[in-house]
Amino acid sequence: MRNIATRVHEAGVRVRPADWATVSTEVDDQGWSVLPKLLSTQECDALARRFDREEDFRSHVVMARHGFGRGEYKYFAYPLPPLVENLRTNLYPHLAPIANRWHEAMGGDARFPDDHAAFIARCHAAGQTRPTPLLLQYGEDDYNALHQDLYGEHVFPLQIAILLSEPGKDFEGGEFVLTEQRPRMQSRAMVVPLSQGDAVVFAVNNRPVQGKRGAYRVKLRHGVSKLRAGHRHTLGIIFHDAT
Ligand SMILES: O=C(O)CCC(=O)C(=O)O
Ligand SMILES: [Fe+2]
Repeated sequence: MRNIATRVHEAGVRVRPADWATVSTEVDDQGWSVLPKLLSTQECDALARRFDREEDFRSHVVMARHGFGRGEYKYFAYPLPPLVENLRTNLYPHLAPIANRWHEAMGGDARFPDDHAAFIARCHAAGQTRPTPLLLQYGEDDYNALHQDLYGEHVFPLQIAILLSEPGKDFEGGEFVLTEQRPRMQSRAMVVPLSQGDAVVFAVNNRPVQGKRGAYRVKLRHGVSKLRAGHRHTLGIIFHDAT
């Protein structure tokens, strides 16, 4: 367990000890990092149960209908549930310095404010007004095809997914995977080891890699391998809103 205290919040939400320096190093080195036990079992179970509360959501996507894989997801409506709102607001300031460093290294123009409300105001002014936090639900044989969550011109370059189910108990298979497409090289795959309540922080699209002659960009995609059995739920936290 990592050792920085970032305790918090109004609605009893704890962003548990997380070593943000380690997160920063790991996302620079490999494009992802795990925050162990960000949510308790009870918080995970309560969030997963929300999947059936139609009134909490603005839209429902049946993935097979769009060629996205097999399974379902739902985007929360505003106002977000307090736990989701707290996570989005309180994780963002730890990620904004990494996002700014990445944009600087990659020659990207955008810089990100310290405060999530200021970034969301920018999204909303550009017509990206629809909330993007989502709940995903998978059953046996379901999977999530490799994709990127880009919903408009304004893109915050890191996002978070929290596994709400317990591997080996609630489901088998269903691993969180990332691929990294490297210029003039073959792509590589990464499997992220997650337990219930763990969060993975990962690159939405491009990230910089330090080469011998300066930084170059690699492109990441994420997805979920096929479930062999059981049910799996995830909470996705994307920091930009959608058009
Ligand atoms: O279910 C997963 O682990 C993947 C979730 C996902 O694609 C997302 O949160 O954007
Ligand atoms: Fe996604």
